[in-house]
Amino acid sequence: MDVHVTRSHLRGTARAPPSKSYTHRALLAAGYSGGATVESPLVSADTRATARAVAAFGGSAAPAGSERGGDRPAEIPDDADALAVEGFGGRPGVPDDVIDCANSGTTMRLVTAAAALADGTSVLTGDGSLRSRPQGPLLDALGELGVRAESTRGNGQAPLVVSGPLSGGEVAIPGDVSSQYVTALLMAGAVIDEGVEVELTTDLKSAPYVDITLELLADFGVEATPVDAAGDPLDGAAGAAGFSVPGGQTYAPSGGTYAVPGDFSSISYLLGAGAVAAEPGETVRIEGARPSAQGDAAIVEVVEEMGAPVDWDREAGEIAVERADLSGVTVDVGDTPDLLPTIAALGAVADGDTRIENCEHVRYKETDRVSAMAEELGTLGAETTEESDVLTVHGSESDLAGATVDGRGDHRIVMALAVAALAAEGTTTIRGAEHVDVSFPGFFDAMADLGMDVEREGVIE
Ligand SMILES: O=C(O)C1=C[C@@H](OP(=O)(O)O)[C@@H](O)[C@H](O)C1
Ligand SMILES: C=C(OP(=O)(O)O)C(=O)O
Repeated sequence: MDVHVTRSHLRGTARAPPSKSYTHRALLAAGYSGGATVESPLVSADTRATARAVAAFGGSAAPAGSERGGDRPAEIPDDADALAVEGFGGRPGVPDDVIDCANSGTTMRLVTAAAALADGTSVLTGDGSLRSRPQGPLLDALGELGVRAESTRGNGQAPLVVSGPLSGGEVAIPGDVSSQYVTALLMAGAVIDEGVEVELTTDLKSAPYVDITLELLADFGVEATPVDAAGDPLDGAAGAAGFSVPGGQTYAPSGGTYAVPGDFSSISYLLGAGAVAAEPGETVRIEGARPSAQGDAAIVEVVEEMGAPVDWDREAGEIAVERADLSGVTVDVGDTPDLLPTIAALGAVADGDTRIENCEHVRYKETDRVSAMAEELGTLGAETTEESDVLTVHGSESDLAGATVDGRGDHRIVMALAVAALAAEGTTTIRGAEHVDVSFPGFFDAMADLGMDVEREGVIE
């Protein structure tokens, strides 16, 4: 689907969608448990893939209060505000069919390690983007733990074939490709007798995502600990040399329910849009912004540092932002890879250089987001310099002019380009806009409600 965005002013209130990262983990953790209710889940293409995997292992996820009909779990409606998850009895069963992880890296990594617990063979695949992303380090780690875990093409990419069962022990893994490998090993390691000791062979990138895992595991009554090089416990994943998860644990959220917080990666587009295009004298307000372990809350500081007035009432979970003439900044995205597209778009609107450092791992996402943003912002008239782990955007608002840009089949590229389009002269056409369905299905509705001048082909506005 093409969308056409014309420079416009915004005002009013938007609600952040629930967190994709917490929803994936909560659905799988509930699958490991004897059953739990996941409140305010994100219902999106990616989290549906995780729900399908839970069903493939013998559990189910269906709207709370609905009847479960036949053998097949009910399709999850877009507006489900709570999901009742039936567990798969501690250990996943062997799936009847191939597990389709669609576009979701989180699903593929977390479900690969879960599949390794089953006493039989599971096959996982995904769309063309997911089948080009790296899985090798996780397959090697599972191999060290006694599992036959293979890429059918022998290139470390899906389709994957995993034959369990997994036995525990010590395993070494790099931390600079994806933190999701660590999350996967911790979630699976908790239920095997021996547990798992993970040793990192490089520094950990995207460390706050492991903090999200640790926070969620604690909420499900499961203990896992980051450790330093001497094996002493640390408070969080930053700077960890490894992780330790004792075996034989049981997943059970207190009171049988788990509530998902708002998503700060999604908030970054709303906040960025407000900073770029709020009507003079007006604010854009964002609800659902309570603090959690999400590293992407750093977007609040980035936008403030670029010069936009931001007021974050943490207790109320509300952020208000005003438009300003933005200035370039230097940001390290080692912990916050998903912010790169948003910061690059803001950098294109700002005056001066925005230097986005430590971004090599951002190339292993749904697309190579470093190149994608450099090229697509270039089409809108921004100059950029790309190095292997640094993207510099040489910003100047006056240079941006509407054009046809490609969302690259990547939800975050689409949403970031929509933010840039708010400041570009004339109209910008974004190709493949339907991909917002992966993490923020209501994105263009929320933007239209705020006043974005947006036309969606096939949608009556
Ligand atoms: O664990 C998670 O929920 C995620 C971890 C990050 O990936 P990497 O750890 O691969 O950088 C992030 O980019 C992704 O959107 C979600
Ligand atoms: C990279 C992302 O997710 P995943 O790794 O789950 O595909 C993302 O949402 O930006």
